[in-house]
Amino acid sequence: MTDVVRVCELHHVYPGGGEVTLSGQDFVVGPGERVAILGPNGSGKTTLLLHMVGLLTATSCQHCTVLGLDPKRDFGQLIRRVGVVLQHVDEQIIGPTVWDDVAFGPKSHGLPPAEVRARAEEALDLVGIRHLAGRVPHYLSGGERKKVAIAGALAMRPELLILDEPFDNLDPRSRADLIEILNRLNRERGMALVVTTHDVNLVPRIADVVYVFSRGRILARGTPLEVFRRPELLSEANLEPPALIQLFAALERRGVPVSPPASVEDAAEQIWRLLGRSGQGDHSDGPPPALPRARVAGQGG
Ligand SMILES: Nc1ncnc2c1ncn2[C@@H]1O[C@H](COP(=O)(O)OP(=O)(O)OP(=O)(O)O)[C@@H](O)[C@H]1O
Repeated sequence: MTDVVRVCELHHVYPGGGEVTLSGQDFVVGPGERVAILGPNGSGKTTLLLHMVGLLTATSCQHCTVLGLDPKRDFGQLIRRVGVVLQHVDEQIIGPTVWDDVAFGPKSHGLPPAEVRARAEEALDLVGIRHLAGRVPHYLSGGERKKVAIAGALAMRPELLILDEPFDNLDPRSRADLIEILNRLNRERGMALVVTTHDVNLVPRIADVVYVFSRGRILARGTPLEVFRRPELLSEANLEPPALIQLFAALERRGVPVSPPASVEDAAEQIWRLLGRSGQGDHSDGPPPALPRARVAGQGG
C-alpha cells in the first residue's frame, strides 16, 4: 500500500535566517498509522508539518508526498483530504462565529447546505463544543479556540489529520477526551494521525510510531516503548522518558522482575502479579497490600 506521507532529506532556509535540515532517515507515515513527533524546541517539527500541507516551499527536498500528491503542486486536492491544526490556532480561525468557522471547509468545497450542516454538527459534537456554535471565536478561551480549530479540521472528514501541539492549553479532561476522539476516528475511519508534542506521557496513548528529531537529524523511529527504552537517545533530544518508564527501569535495575509498561493498566497488572495476585481485573478481594519495603527500596532486589 502507498505511504500516506513520505518526506526525504528536507532542507528549509527561512528568509528571516532560521534553518531546518531533516536527514538521517525518511519520515514515513503508513496507512492508518498514528505517528508522534518528539523533539526539542526549534528541531523542525512545525517546519516539517508546514511542508506536508504545502504551506512552505523547501530550499531543497529529495522527496515529499502526502497521499501520493505533491503538497505544493496539488495543494487544492490535498486540502480536501488532509486536516491540519496549527500550533497557533488563531492563524487558522477565520469565521465570525464558531459555527461559520467549523462550516467553512465543507462550504468552501461546495458541499450541499444539508451536508455542510451535518458535517459541522458532527464535528462540533465530536469535540463537545456544540454549545459554543454561536460564539465569537476571538472571545473564547485558548483551549476553546483550540477545540474550534480541531472541529474545523474534522468537519472535512480528513484521511490524514496533522496536529501541531494539540494538547497545549487543554485541561486534563479535555486532553483525555481529545485522545479518545482521535483514537476512535483512527480506529473507525482509518484516519492517519501525525501529532507533535512535548508531553512524552501522552505518546503511548496516541501513537503507534514515534519519531525523535534533534539538531537537523531524524534520530530514531520506533514504537513508543522502543524509543523510551533508549534514554541516551532521548537525552540527545533533550527529552526524558515518561515517569512510569523511569520507575520501572529503576525497579529492573534493582532486580525486580518487571518490564517497561506499555500503559498505566499494564504497570498496575505487573505490580499486581508481583504481589502474588493473578488474573487481570481479579481485584475483588480488596485493595492490594503495600509492596514489600525491601523491594521498593532496592534492598532485597
Ligand atoms: N518564520 C520563520 N522565520 C525564521 N525562522 C523560523 C521561522 N519559523 C521557524 N524558524 C526557525 O526554524 C527552526 C525550526 O523551527 P520549528 O518551529 O520548525 O521548530 P519546532 O521543532 O516546531 O519547535 P517548537 O517545539 O518550539 O515548536 C527554529 O530555529 C526556528 O527559529
